Amino acid sequence: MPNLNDHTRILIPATYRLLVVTILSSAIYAVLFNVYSTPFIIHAFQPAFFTLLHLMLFIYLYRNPQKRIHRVINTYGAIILLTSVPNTLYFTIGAWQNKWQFVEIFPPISGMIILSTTLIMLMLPEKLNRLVVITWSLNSLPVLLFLLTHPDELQTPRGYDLLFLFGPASLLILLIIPYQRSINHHMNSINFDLKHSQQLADRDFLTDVLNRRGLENWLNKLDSGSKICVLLIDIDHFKNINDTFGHTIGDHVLVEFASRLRTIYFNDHGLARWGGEEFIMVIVNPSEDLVSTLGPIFKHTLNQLPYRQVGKVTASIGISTIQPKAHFLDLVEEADKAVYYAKSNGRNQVVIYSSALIETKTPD
Ligand SMILES: Nc1nc2c(ncn2[C@@H]2O[C@H](COP(=O)(O)OP(=O)(O)OP(=O)(O)O)[C@@H](O)[C@H]2O)c(=O)[nH]1
Repeated sequence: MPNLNDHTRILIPATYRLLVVTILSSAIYAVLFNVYSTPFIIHAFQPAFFTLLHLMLFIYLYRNPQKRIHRVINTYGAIILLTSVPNTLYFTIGAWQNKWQFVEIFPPISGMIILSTTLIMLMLPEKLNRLVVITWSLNSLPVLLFLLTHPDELQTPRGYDLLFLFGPASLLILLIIPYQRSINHHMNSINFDLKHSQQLADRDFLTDVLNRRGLENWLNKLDSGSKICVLLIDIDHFKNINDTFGHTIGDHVLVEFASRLRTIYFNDHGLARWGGEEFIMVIVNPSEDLVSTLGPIFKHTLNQLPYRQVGKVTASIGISTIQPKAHFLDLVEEADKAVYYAKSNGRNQVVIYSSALIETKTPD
C-alpha cells in the first residue's frame, strides 16, 4: 500500500479484523436467537440485521480502504451506540415500570457489548475512546442502578451474573484507556524514529541532498504519466581542487556547490548527488521553453560568485530530452553524453542533448 501513513496502515487491517469478529458474533447471535427464541420478535431480526449491516460496511471498506477507513470507523462506533443503548434503556425502563422482570427478560447482549467495546479500544484510534466510554456507561449504568435498587432481582443467578459482568468489566474498560494511550505513544515514537532513519538513508551524508536511493524513491512517488528532463551537473577539474587545497576543502566546495544548486527552484524537481563531484537534477513536466533557459540560470548561480577558500569553480552540465519518467535511465545516458560533449568542448558550459549534436559534433 504505497503513500499510506503509518497510522492508516495499522488501522485498516485492525478494522477488517474488528468487522469480521462483529459479523461472526452477530451471525451466531442471529442463529441462537432463532433457535432459542425470546418473547421479543425483534430479537429474531436484530442480530441478522446487524450482521448484514457490518457485512455491507466491510464491503464498503474493501472497495477503497484508504479513502473510507475513517468513515467506516465512525459508522461502526455510531452503530454500536445507537443499537445497544436504546436496547438497554428499553429493558431497564420497562422493568422499572414493572412491565417485566429484568433478569428474565434482558437479552444476553452484555458479552457482545463488552467484546465490541474492548476490541474497539484495543484496535482503534484514541478518538473513539470517548464514544466507547459513553456507550459503555449508557449501557452499564442503567443496568447496575436497576440491580442495586432491586435486591430481589439482584439476588438471583442472572442478577449476580450481570452485576459482575457490568461492574468489574466497567473497571477493565477504564484500565484499558491508559494502556492503549501508552501503546499509541510507543507506536508514534517508533514510527517517528523509523521515518527519521528512512529520511537519513535517502540523503547524502555530506551535502544533504538526496542520494541515488533517495532519488529513486522520489521518482517512484511521481505520477506514472509524468514527463521528466534530467540534468547531470559535473564540477570541472575537481581533482585539481582536491590536489591543490586538500580533501577537506574539496568537501567544503561540494557542500557549497550543493547549496547553490538548492537555490535553483522549479515547481517540482528532485536534486541528488549522483557520484563524487557529480549531481543530478530531475525536473518534472518542464516545457521546452524552460529547458532552453536553463543554461544561463545554472551558470549564473553556480559560477558567478567565487567559492570560499578556493575561488572560481565551474561545472559542465548535460541536459537530456523530455520523456516519460519510465525512461529515466535512458535520459541519464543522454545527459551523460551531453556532459561528455561539454567536457571535451572546453568545460564550463551547458549542453542540451540531441542525437544530431552528439553524432556530428562530439569531439574526439
Ligand atoms: N573532497 C572530495 N573529493 C571527492 C569526493 N568524491 C570524489 N572526489 C574526488 O573527485 C575527483 C574527481 O576527479 P575526476 O573524475 O578526474 O574529474 P575532474 O577532476 O573533476 O575532471 P573533469 O570532470 O574532467 O573536469 C577525484 O579526485 C575524487 O577523489 C568527496 O566526497 N570529497
